[in-house]
Amino acid sequence: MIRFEGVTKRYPGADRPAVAGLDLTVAEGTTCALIGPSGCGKSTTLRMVNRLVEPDGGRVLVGGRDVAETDPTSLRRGIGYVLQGVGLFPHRSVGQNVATVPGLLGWKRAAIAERVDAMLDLVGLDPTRYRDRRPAELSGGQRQRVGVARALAADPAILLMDEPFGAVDPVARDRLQEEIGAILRSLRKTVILVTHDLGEAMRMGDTVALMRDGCLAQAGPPERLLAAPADGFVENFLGGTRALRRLERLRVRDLASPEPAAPPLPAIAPEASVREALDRMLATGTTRLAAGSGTLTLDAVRDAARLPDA
Ligand SMILES: Nc1ncnc2c1ncn2[C@@H]1O[C@H](COP(=O)(O)OP(=O)(O)OP(=O)(O)O)[C@@H](O)[C@H]1O
Repeated sequence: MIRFEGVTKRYPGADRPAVAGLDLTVAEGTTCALIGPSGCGKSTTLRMVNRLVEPDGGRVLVGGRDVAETDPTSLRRGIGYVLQGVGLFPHRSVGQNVATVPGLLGWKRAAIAERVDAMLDLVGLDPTRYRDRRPAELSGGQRQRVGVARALAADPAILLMDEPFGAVDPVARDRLQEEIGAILRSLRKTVILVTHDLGEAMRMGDTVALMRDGCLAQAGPPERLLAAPADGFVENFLGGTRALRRLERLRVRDLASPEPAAPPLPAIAPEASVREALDRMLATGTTRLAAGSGTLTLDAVRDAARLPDA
């Protein structure tokens, strides 16, 4: 668990704090996406967890322990860190990059080699093909995968990700978000993710923490922000796509009625998102889809999209 208790940070010479009295808890095994306008204090918040930035007030607790009382070097070895553009060592091979922290921790060579291959496999890179390449010989998305493999290599309980997919093209980014999100969930990592991308925050965050001027505007599960924005700022930030974003998070099986559809209807997988179902309805000009053994109707989609205040 990561906990911020009344955390404040003012950089020298700044006229206002970068982070002001922040209270936020990231539960064990969950991902919290920090989002908000440029300069609202997201990176500063993240960097106080591994003591790259020291707070002026309040406490940051990792696993119940104040990080101020933990030696920064050992603290950082226990926390994975993924940055935009990754910061891989350019003159070292992919394998050597992934081996960095296990090497610093003094693991045996055979254990490191085994771990490197397992991590590359985990992030979808065939070790025999990629282990000996240099970072320059990879695509941006592949480099980002190596960055995640390196951050996970020593099996840290906590992962900090600062704009991890910012430098990746949009198509590769969508896949990375899905795949890396699934990996982090399956490994039950406790993650703080800083992002500018609202879709990424909604897709990867179990909770989304929206910041404004160093304070928390609203934090909660994505559905809650979408359904009940705390104020006009949150509503504006989420923009005009709230209804579609809600549909993206709903599964067809949750809305389909149990009555079977007549056979000639186009089909949609029950696990698909309702947003995909809506796309299918628009593309095929139908108001009903066969969803497993049931039926999904446009009326049900419309009801689900309707916001409580609409
Ligand atoms: N090392 C520093 N020295 C002085 N001021 C800083 C420093 N780092 C950040 N700031 C200032 O603190 C405020 C918060 O910065 P921070 O990088 O935490 O915001 P952010 O939300 O991550 O921004 P962005 O989305 O643009 O990356 C900004 O006003 C920034 O200019």
